[in-house]
Amino acid sequence: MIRFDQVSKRYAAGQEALSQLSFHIAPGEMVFVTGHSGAGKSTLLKLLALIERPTRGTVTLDGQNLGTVGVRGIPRLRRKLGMVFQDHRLLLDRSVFANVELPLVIAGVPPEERARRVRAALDKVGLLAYEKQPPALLSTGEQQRVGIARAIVAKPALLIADEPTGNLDPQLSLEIMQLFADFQQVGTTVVIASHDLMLIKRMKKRVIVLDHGRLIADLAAEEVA
Ligand SMILES: Nc1ncnc2c1ncn2[C@@H]1O[C@H](COP(=O)(O)OP(=O)(O)OP(=O)(O)O)[C@@H](O)[C@H]1O
Repeated sequence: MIRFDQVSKRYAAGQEALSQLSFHIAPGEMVFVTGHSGAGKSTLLKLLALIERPTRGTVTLDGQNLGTVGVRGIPRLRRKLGMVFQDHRLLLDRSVFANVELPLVIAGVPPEERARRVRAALDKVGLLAYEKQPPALLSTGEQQRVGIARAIVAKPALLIADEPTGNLDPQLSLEIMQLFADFQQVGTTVVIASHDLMLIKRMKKRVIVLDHGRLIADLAAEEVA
């Protein structure tokens, strides 16, 4: 599903954020990417979403070398993946429904089909009753669930999340991670950047550890104690 082959990334104004990174993630895996602040976790996810490009090396997603995807190919590539952010990036003046619907509007899905899929996504995150509310009236955990519903509404093969529990207390964080695990259960590949080691240990999934842009450990789920 995902292959990094000798990938390095140097930002214009800075040192190397990723150095010669190589790993493979199979379809349907759930993987945590962890490491200190500035280790390169966000950069790794940004390369997958083509928000950034590598300086060297090759990133392959679903059999496609991302280096061959031009600007015009980016929207089609992004339809393969759902993204969840720490600050959820919801439109606060629109309803929960409208926020979740947005990727389908962009993809040109007809209104009836959109309504069906939005309600299915809200149901999966337990927020069906909130569809008419503006996100501002929801708790932080609920807002994060809206962000997850928006990420999965178009049924992406890959779900990537950057510190999705950064603002949540331990119990809510666990619930959100459980939700990601549920999506893995139905076949979605899930990659989550997180610095929360306690939480990562509880989830017992594969863990990739970065240190100053280098991969220093790659633990299989069974090795996570
Ligand atoms: N747009 C940018 N321009 C220049 N340098 C950047 C940029 N984005 C990230 N960096 C640098 O690249 C390195 C890796 O950053 P990155 O955000 O990927 O790390 P991270 O592990 O996600 O950190 P955090 O946990 O703090 O979010 C850091 O040294 C950071 O300062």
